[in-house]
Amino acid sequence: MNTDEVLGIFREAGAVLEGHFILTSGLRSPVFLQKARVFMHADKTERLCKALAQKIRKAVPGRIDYVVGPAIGGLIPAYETSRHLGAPAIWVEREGGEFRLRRFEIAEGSRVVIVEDIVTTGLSIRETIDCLRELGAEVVAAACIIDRSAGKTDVGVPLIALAEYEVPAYPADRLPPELAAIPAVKPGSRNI
Ligand SMILES: O=P(O)(O)OC[C@H]1O[C@H](OP(=O)(O)OP(=O)(O)O)[C@H](O)[C@@H]1O
Ligand SMILES: O=C(O)c1cc(=O)[nH]c(=O)[nH]1
Ligand SMILES: [Mg+2]
Repeated sequence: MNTDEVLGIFREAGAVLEGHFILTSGLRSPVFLQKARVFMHADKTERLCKALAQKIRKAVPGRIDYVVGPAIGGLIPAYETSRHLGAPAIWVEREGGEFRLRRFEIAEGSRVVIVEDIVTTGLSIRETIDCLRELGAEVVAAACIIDRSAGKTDVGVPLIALAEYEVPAYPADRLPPELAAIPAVKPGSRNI
Protein backbone atom coordinates (compact mmCIF):
# COMPACT_ATOMS: atom_id res chain seq x y z
CA MET A 1 0.00 0.00 0.00
CA ASN A 2 1.49 3.37 -0.97
CA THR A 3 1.21 6.79 0.70
CA ASP A 4 -1.58 7.97 -1.64
CA GLU A 5 -3.71 4.95 -0.74
CA VAL A 6 -3.13 5.48 3.00
CA LEU A 7 -3.98 9.18 2.75
CA GLY A 8 -6.98 8.27 0.57
CA ILE A 9 -8.34 6.12 3.40
CA PHE A 10 -7.78 8.96 5.90
CA ARG A 11 -9.52 11.48 3.60
CA GLU A 12 -12.42 9.11 2.88
CA ALA A 13 -12.95 8.77 6.64
CA GLY A 14 -12.88 12.57 7.16
CA ALA A 15 -9.75 12.16 9.31
CA VAL A 16 -7.61 14.92 7.78
CA LEU A 17 -8.58 17.97 9.84
CA GLU A 18 -7.58 21.58 9.18
CA GLY A 19 -7.38 24.30 11.84
CA HIS A 20 -4.97 25.07 14.68
CA PHE A 21 -3.94 22.02 16.71
CA ILE A 22 -1.77 21.55 19.79
CA LEU A 23 0.13 18.31 19.28
CA THR A 24 1.27 15.97 22.06
CA SER A 25 4.83 17.37 21.76
CA GLY A 26 3.50 20.91 22.32
CA LEU A 27 4.16 21.82 18.68
CA ARG A 28 1.35 23.53 16.77
CA SER A 29 0.09 22.45 13.37
CA PRO A 30 -2.54 23.49 10.81
CA VAL A 31 -3.27 19.80 10.07
CA PHE A 32 -4.33 17.01 12.42
CA LEU A 33 -4.74 13.38 11.42
CA GLN A 34 -7.69 12.24 13.55
CA LYS A 35 -6.96 8.55 13.33
CA ALA A 36 -9.97 7.66 15.51
CA ARG A 37 -12.18 8.49 12.51
CA VAL A 38 -10.33 5.82 10.54
CA PHE A 39 -10.16 3.25 13.34
CA MET A 40 -13.94 3.44 13.84
CA HIS A 41 -14.15 1.48 10.57
CA ALA A 42 -12.95 -2.12 10.95
CA ASP A 43 -12.56 -2.65 7.19
CA LYS A 44 -10.34 0.42 6.72
CA THR A 45 -8.32 -0.44 9.82
CA GLU A 46 -7.85 -4.01 8.62
CA ARG A 47 -6.54 -2.88 5.22
CA LEU A 48 -4.03 -0.49 6.79
CA CYS A 49 -2.83 -2.85 9.50
CA LYS A 50 -2.57 -5.88 7.23
CA ALA A 51 -0.25 -3.86 4.98
CA LEU A 52 1.71 -2.61 8.00
CA ALA A 53 2.09 -6.17 9.32
CA GLN A 54 3.49 -7.27 5.93
CA LYS A 55 6.02 -4.43 6.05
CA ILE A 56 7.01 -5.34 9.62
CA ARG A 57 7.45 -9.02 8.69
CA LYS A 58 9.81 -8.08 5.85
CA ALA A 59 11.88 -5.78 8.07
CA VAL A 60 12.02 -7.82 11.29
CA PRO A 61 13.72 -11.19 11.10
CA GLY A 62 12.94 -13.70 13.83
CA ARG A 63 10.43 -13.99 16.55
CA ILE A 64 8.03 -11.28 17.74
CA ASP A 65 6.71 -12.05 21.23
CA TYR A 66 4.46 -9.01 21.66
CA VAL A 67 3.07 -6.08 19.74
CA VAL A 68 2.84 -3.07 22.07
CA GLY A 69 0.47 -0.14 21.47
CA PRO A 70 0.92 3.16 23.32
CA ALA A 71 -2.58 4.16 24.55
CA ILE A 72 -4.81 5.60 23.37
CA GLY A 73 -3.95 6.06 19.73
CA GLY A 74 -1.86 2.90 19.45
CA LEU A 75 -4.44 0.52 20.96
CA ILE A 76 -6.49 -0.29 17.87
CA PRO A 77 -3.68 -0.37 15.27
CA ALA A 78 -1.48 -2.50 17.57
CA TYR A 79 -4.31 -4.97 18.12
CA GLU A 80 -5.22 -5.23 14.45
CA THR A 81 -1.58 -5.44 13.31
CA SER A 82 -0.91 -8.15 15.92
CA ARG A 83 -3.72 -10.21 14.42
CA HIS A 84 -1.87 -10.29 11.09
CA LEU A 85 1.49 -10.96 12.75
CA GLY A 86 0.14 -13.81 14.88
CA ALA A 87 1.50 -12.32 18.12
CA PRO A 88 -0.41 -11.07 21.18
CA ALA A 89 -1.12 -7.34 21.56
CA ILE A 90 -0.54 -5.54 24.85
CA TRP A 91 -0.39 -1.85 25.68
CA VAL A 92 1.27 0.82 27.74
CA GLU A 93 -0.89 3.52 29.28
CA ARG A 94 -0.16 6.67 31.24
CA GLU A 95 -0.01 6.58 35.03
CA GLY A 96 0.98 9.91 36.60
CA GLY A 97 1.95 11.03 33.09
CA GLU A 98 4.39 8.13 32.45
CA PHE A 99 3.79 5.15 30.18
CA ARG A 100 3.46 1.94 32.20
CA LEU A 101 2.62 -1.66 31.31
CA ARG A 102 -0.02 -1.76 34.03
CA ARG A 103 -2.04 -4.83 33.09
CA PHE A 104 0.53 -7.31 31.78
CA GLU A 105 3.76 -9.07 32.71
CA ILE A 106 6.41 -9.85 30.12
CA ALA A 107 9.47 -12.06 30.50
CA GLU A 108 12.91 -10.46 30.36
CA GLY A 109 14.31 -10.69 26.84
CA SER A 110 10.87 -10.58 25.20
CA ARG A 111 11.17 -9.34 21.64
CA VAL A 112 8.61 -6.59 21.09
CA VAL A 113 7.47 -4.37 18.24
CA ILE A 114 5.77 -1.08 19.09
CA VAL A 115 2.87 -0.14 16.82
CA GLU A 116 1.75 3.49 16.88
CA ASP A 117 -0.86 5.36 14.91
CA ILE A 118 0.93 8.61 14.03
CA VAL A 119 4.52 9.73 14.60
CA THR A 120 5.40 13.43 14.71
CA THR A 121 8.51 13.93 16.89
CA GLY A 122 8.85 10.30 18.04
CA LEU A 123 8.51 11.39 21.68
CA SER A 124 5.72 8.89 22.47
CA ILE A 125 7.67 6.01 20.92
CA ARG A 126 10.82 6.95 22.86
CA GLU A 127 8.79 7.02 26.10
CA THR A 128 7.37 3.60 25.26
CA ILE A 129 10.86 2.21 24.54
CA ASP A 130 12.12 3.51 27.92
CA CYS A 131 9.24 1.78 29.72
CA LEU A 132 9.77 -1.53 27.91
CA ARG A 133 13.56 -1.55 28.31
CA GLU A 134 13.19 -0.97 32.06
CA LEU A 135 11.24 -4.24 32.08
CA GLY A 136 14.05 -6.02 30.23
CA ALA A 137 12.30 -6.22 26.86
CA GLU A 138 14.16 -6.00 23.57
CA VAL A 139 12.46 -3.47 21.30
CA VAL A 140 13.28 -4.86 17.87
CA ALA A 141 11.39 -2.18 15.90
CA ALA A 142 8.72 0.47 16.03
CA ALA A 143 6.04 0.94 13.39
CA CYS A 144 3.33 3.44 12.59
CA ILE A 145 0.59 4.06 10.07
CA ILE A 146 1.74 7.60 9.20
CA ASP A 147 5.09 9.26 9.92
CA ARG A 148 4.53 13.02 9.86
CA SER A 149 8.29 13.61 10.08
CA ALA A 150 8.77 11.79 6.76
CA GLY A 151 11.70 9.75 8.02
CA LYS A 152 13.45 12.56 9.95
CA THR A 153 12.61 11.25 13.43
CA ASP A 154 15.17 9.02 15.14
CA VAL A 155 13.60 6.82 17.80
CA GLY A 156 16.73 4.73 18.34
CA VAL A 157 15.29 1.56 16.75
CA PRO A 158 14.21 0.97 13.14
CA LEU A 159 10.97 2.86 12.43
CA ILE A 160 8.70 1.18 9.88
CA ALA A 161 6.08 3.58 8.51
CA LEU A 162 3.24 2.53 6.24
CA ALA A 163 3.20 6.09 4.86
CA GLU A 164 5.29 9.24 5.21
CA TYR A 165 3.44 12.55 5.06
CA GLU A 166 5.33 15.68 5.97
CA VAL A 167 3.09 18.21 7.70
CA PRO A 168 4.26 21.60 9.05
CA ALA A 169 4.52 21.97 12.84
CA TYR A 170 5.75 25.04 14.74
CA PRO A 171 6.91 25.90 18.27
CA ALA A 172 4.13 27.81 20.10
CA ASP A 173 6.20 31.03 20.17
CA ARG A 174 6.93 30.92 16.43
CA LEU A 175 3.47 30.64 14.87
CA PRO A 176 2.81 31.99 11.39
CA PRO A 177 0.18 34.77 11.59
CA GLU A 178 -2.55 32.75 9.83
CA LEU A 179 -2.23 30.03 12.51
CA ALA A 180 -2.05 32.50 15.42
CA ALA A 181 -5.39 33.93 14.23
CA ILE A 182 -7.24 30.62 14.88
CA PRO A 183 -8.06 29.38 18.43
CA ALA A 184 -6.02 26.25 19.24
CA VAL A 185 -7.51 22.87 20.18
CA LYS A 186 -5.73 19.81 21.63
CA PRO A 187 -7.31 16.58 20.37
CA GLY A 188 -4.91 14.04 22.01
CA SER A 189 -5.11 12.46 25.47
CA ARG A 190 -1.74 13.46 27.00
CA ASN A 191 -2.25 15.48 30.24
CA ILE A 192 -5.99 14.96 30.48
O1 LIG B 1 5.60 11.49 17.84
P1 LIG B 1 4.91 12.32 18.87
O2 LIG B 1 5.38 13.74 18.88
O3 LIG B 1 4.97 11.69 20.23
O4 LIG B 1 3.38 12.43 18.43
C1 LIG B 1 2.60 11.31 18.09
C2 LIG B 1 1.74 10.86 19.24
O5 LIG B 1 0.67 11.80 19.45
C3 LIG B 1 -0.57 11.13 19.55
O6 LIG B 1 -0.81 10.71 20.88
P2 LIG B 1 -1.44 11.66 22.00
O7 LIG B 1 -0.47 11.72 23.13
O8 LIG B 1 -1.83 12.97 21.41
O9 LIG B 1 -2.73 10.96 22.50
P3 LIG B 1 -3.64 9.79 21.87
O10 LIG B 1 -2.76 8.59 21.76
O11 LIG B 1 -4.70 9.63 22.89
O12 LIG B 1 -4.17 10.29 20.56
C4 LIG B 1 -0.38 9.90 18.68
O13 LIG B 1 -1.27 8.88 19.08
C5 LIG B 1 1.06 9.52 18.97
O14 LIG B 1 1.11 8.71 20.13
O1 LIG C 1 1.66 14.95 16.96
C1 LIG C 1 0.54 14.62 17.39
O2 LIG C 1 0.22 14.71 18.59
C2 LIG C 1 -0.49 14.09 16.45
C3 LIG C 1 -0.56 14.51 15.15
C4 LIG C 1 -1.59 14.00 14.35
O3 LIG C 1 -1.73 14.34 13.16
N1 LIG C 1 -2.46 13.11 14.84
C5 LIG C 1 -2.35 12.70 16.09
O4 LIG C 1 -3.17 11.90 16.53
N2 LIG C 1 -1.38 13.19 16.90
MG1 LIG D 1 -0.76 8.49 21.13
